[in-house]
Amino acid sequence: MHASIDSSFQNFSASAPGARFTDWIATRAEPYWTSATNHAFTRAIGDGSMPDEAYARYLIEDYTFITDLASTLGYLVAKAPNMRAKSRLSAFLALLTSEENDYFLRSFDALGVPAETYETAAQGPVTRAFADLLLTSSGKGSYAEGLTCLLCAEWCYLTWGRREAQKPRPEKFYLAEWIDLHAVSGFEDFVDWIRAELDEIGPALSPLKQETLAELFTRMSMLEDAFFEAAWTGELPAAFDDPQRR
Ligand SMILES: Cc1ncc(C[n+]2csc(CCO)c2C)c(N)n1
Repeated sequence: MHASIDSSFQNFSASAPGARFTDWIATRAEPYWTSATNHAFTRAIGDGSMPDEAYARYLIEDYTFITDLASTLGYLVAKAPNMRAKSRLSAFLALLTSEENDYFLRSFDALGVPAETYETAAQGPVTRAFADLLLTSSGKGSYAEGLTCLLCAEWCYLTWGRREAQKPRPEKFYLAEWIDLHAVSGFEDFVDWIRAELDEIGPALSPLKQETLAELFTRMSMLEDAFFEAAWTGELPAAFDDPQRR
């Protein structure tokens, strides 16, 4: 049998009846999904061993990413098929542009990153590829495509956040709060809601469209991993290191 038929959702749900569509896309995204959710960067947030230099580098990139994520949510609010979905997505957008923004500003201040730096920072190549994929999928793709990208970004953070929240918090507030932000029940409910939405839409799609969603989730997982890697090492992962740009 051809590998792509073997790894179809149909085959996955035949071997595990009642299996969730979103479990299938995460399984398809291996080894990147595990690599992203277990990245050394995420463990260093939890055990307090994070160097300030790496965390500042990460927050500066993430701040540019969050801006594009807010635009992505705007597209998804527009594409959501009913008021309940619009309400969920717009509540998340409100959180992103208020409390979360405040977290970034307080952390930049504590880390000594001047406003001029984080307000004018150019996106690095990993973040650019990442933001492009989110914006294109949600702006030009279907609701399901945009939601799949959003799910990867949020579920990844819920996964490592829940794991790190099981131990005492590190001393530095910007590390402790970054864990709390991703381990609270409201955030878990939101990720559960995205999963439920896709678990309903996904199984009814054609195998070709299901495949598109699995590929999108895989590419997103790769980029989440590369994003942590770039912040952690201060160097671009090989796939992004274009010698012509040096
Ligand atoms: C590269 C990158 N990927 C995903 C997230 C996750 N995320 C983005 S906004 C938000 C809402 C509440 O914090 C969460 C969890 C991130 N920050 N950076």
